[in-house]
Amino acid sequence: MAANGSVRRKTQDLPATLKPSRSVSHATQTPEPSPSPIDTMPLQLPPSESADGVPASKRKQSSPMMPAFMVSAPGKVIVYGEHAVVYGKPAIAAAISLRSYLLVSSLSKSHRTVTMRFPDIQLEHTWNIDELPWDVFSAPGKKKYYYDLVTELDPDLVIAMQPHIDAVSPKVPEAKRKIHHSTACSFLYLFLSLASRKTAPCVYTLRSTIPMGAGLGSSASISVCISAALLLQIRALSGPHQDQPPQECELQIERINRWAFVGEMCIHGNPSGVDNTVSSGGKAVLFQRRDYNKPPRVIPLHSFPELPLLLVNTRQSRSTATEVAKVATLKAAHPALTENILNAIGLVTESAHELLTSPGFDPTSPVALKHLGDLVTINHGLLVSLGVSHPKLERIRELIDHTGIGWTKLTGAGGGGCAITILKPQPTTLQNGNTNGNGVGNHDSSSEESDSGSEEIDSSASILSTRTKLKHKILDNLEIKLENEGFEKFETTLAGDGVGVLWPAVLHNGNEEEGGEEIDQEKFLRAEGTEGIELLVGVAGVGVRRKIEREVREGWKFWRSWEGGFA
Ligand SMILES: Nc1ncnc2c1ncn2[C@@H]1O[C@H](COP(=O)(O)OP(=O)(O)O)[C@@H](O)[C@H]1O
Ligand SMILES: C[C@@](O)(CCOP(=O)(O)O)CC(=O)O
Repeated sequence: MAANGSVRRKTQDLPATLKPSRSVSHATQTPEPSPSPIDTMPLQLPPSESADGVPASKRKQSSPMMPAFMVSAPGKVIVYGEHAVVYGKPAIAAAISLRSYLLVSSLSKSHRTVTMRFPDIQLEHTWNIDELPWDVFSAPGKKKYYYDLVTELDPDLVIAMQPHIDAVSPKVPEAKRKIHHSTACSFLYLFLSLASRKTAPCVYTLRSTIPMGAGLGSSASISVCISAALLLQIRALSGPHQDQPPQECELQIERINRWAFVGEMCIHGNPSGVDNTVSSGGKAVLFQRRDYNKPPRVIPLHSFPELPLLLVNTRQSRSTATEVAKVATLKAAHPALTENILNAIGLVTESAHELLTSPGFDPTSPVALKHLGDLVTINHGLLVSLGVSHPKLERIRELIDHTGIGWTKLTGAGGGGCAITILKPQPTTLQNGNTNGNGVGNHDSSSEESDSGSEEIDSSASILSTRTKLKHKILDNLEIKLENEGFEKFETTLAGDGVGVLWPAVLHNGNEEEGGEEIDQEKFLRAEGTEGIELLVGVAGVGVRRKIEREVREGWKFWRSWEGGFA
């Protein structure tokens, strides 16, 4: 390793798992890892590496199994249809660009340990691989393979795993221990199901930019990361690669998704499956569950536009169960009325779906965007009628409405959690959030222009750039106001990529010949906040001051079924 921390080596070949040639068959055995070029490639862990508790200086030097690699998966928002979806109406959920990142670092063969390092929740635990209950997990009738569909947790396997979960964070307070145990359960159930006792010793380090417990699918995103990482390690995935046909790509995503659902069951008990589906595949889906005894209808919405999205977290904790119960109580008291509101929400989703799937749909058309935006506003009003908003959500909506920058609604269960705003191409109010005292933003002629979508015919570059600057100024002012009131603002993108891989975990900053910068555990752990993590893992804005405009992820590869399979 060079003194500056960068590794001087040529780009490594993708491992067998990422190469197009290998086709994965539905064999009856989970294949044991076979030697590949990367297995013999020496990759020294940084001297500071000490997750297994052995001082680096005392450790026997031997070659680790494979270079460190990263996987990443997004969070999600419900764009239309929450609550009504509980009553059999359709909902639309989309991926967001806030993501979890999992770094997988192999240890040398002399180690017999597997370590979870999940600093976001102050969780770190190391198991001895040889002490884990492999016999129970691989017993006849119990063994599950990477291609299996697992729809419930096996109680015998859960019991066998329990002592190893109980050993996690025994001394931390009860509430925190519960969180540690559900995360550990998700990891260990997948590890024991997919890996084997011959698995290479590894450290799994996870950082997430998704706020936890705010309805943004943070748990699904970590389950997708764990599932993808393990499937890659056991060579049960091919791709993403350039020539991958869409069907093969879909198969890979489905394989990851199925096991992520198992991880979700460990955390949530009875998850709907929408969060892991969106997190695995990315973009957006229409989701409907008419009969709870049957699998839900999930239709990918490949035409959903990648829109800039403002996401504001009330930081007000809420319980999905409580909010769902509120609607049930309302429905019992006012059956016809509530049914009509739920039907109206269903119509909102259907209207969006119709537009998104209409033959001439143009995602860049301001008219189409206004249609989608109006539906956001209507949807929020209906959710308010159901009683699932919260004064903090209303305050956020009020602050944002005053600026005229977009269409806002609560997302998810409500009662706290987050609000989302689909941004207009240009703000309709040019007062930087000033209002006329009636709670209505001041409008001028340009606001009318923008509302009708006529900025398209405004070809003056200088005017456009003035407007863009203005938009940034409005967003900056808004950020200050939101922060002053204790809210947390994220600028993100709607309907982006699903699960992705950075193999090896090395960034080249555009220069393939000059080696690259290795993302090691210490750097990953030291990265500060969302910005620090994104900077480290190669997320960058393209030629604009605010990254909200467009993002690139250098070196990352994604399974994209909507674009012929690869990106
Ligand atoms: N960054 C993270 N690190 C470790 N565990 C996480 C992380 N993010 C989420 N989790 C797990 O997921 C749970 C959050 O799930 P939940 O409350 O349903 O929120 P969400 O709606 O964001 O999925 C946490 O209790 C924890 O078990
Ligand atoms: C209110 C509801 O429609 C969505 C809840 O979403 P979340 O828990 O906030 O991600 C409930 C559900 O669909 O199970």
